[in-house]
Amino acid sequence: MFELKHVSMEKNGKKIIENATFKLEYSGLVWLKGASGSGKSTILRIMCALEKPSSGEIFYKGVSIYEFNIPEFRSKCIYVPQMPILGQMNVMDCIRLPFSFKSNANKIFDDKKLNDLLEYFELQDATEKNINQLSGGEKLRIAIIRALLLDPECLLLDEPTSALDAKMEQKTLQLLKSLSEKKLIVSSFHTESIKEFCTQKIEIKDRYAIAS
Ligand SMILES: Nc1ncnc2c1ncn2[C@@H]1O[C@H](COP(=O)(O)OP(=O)(O)OP(=O)(O)O)[C@@H](O)[C@H]1O
Repeated sequence: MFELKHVSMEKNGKKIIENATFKLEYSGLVWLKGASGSGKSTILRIMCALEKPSSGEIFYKGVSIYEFNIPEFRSKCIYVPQMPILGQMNVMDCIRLPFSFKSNANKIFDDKKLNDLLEYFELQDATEKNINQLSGGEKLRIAIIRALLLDPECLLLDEPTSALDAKMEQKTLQLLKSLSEKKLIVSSFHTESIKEFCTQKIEIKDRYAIAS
């Protein structure tokens, strides 16, 4: 589904990623591994066209991602950052907001799926609240729920379990594993528990991405 060819990234004269070249299938849970500051978020942001690499090419289903209409591309391929900025609105309005975007016009809001996900992530009470009344971990889970409701072809997640307790971490890994049977999920994780769930690993070491 994704192919990165000779992707390099330099910021303010500092080389961050060098010559990243790898292919990802149409489904699976890909563990983007690397030490803090190794360039995991940079790779994810490049893959969803939030950042343009200094050189190299990125293909999605064989087409350069820069040939897509960007909002439409980001509707197929959703990125959830580590600390999502969700604004200062009611939680339900926040969850429904992207369904009003033109690029998501073909997406139907599934109330049953929302209730199931809220229950799974133990957030049933959150819908009455304002975003600014949620903890970091709760905000992250709301952002993940919102992305899952949009049912993208590909999900790019930046440390989705970083703010979660051990029980919720396991539940999240299990859910991602099961969803990855039908869609591609590329995600950075610090927890080693991901080993038993992931189908592929891309490790960033000394600026180089090694696929295994
Ligand atoms: N504007 C910038 N100028 C120079 N270096 C930058 C700039 N932005 C980011 N970097 C550097 O790029 C490197 C990669 O950052 P990135 O956020 O992608 O790493 P990460 O692996 O996601 O880290 P973490 O696990 O801590 O979130 C870091 O060393 C960071 O200091």
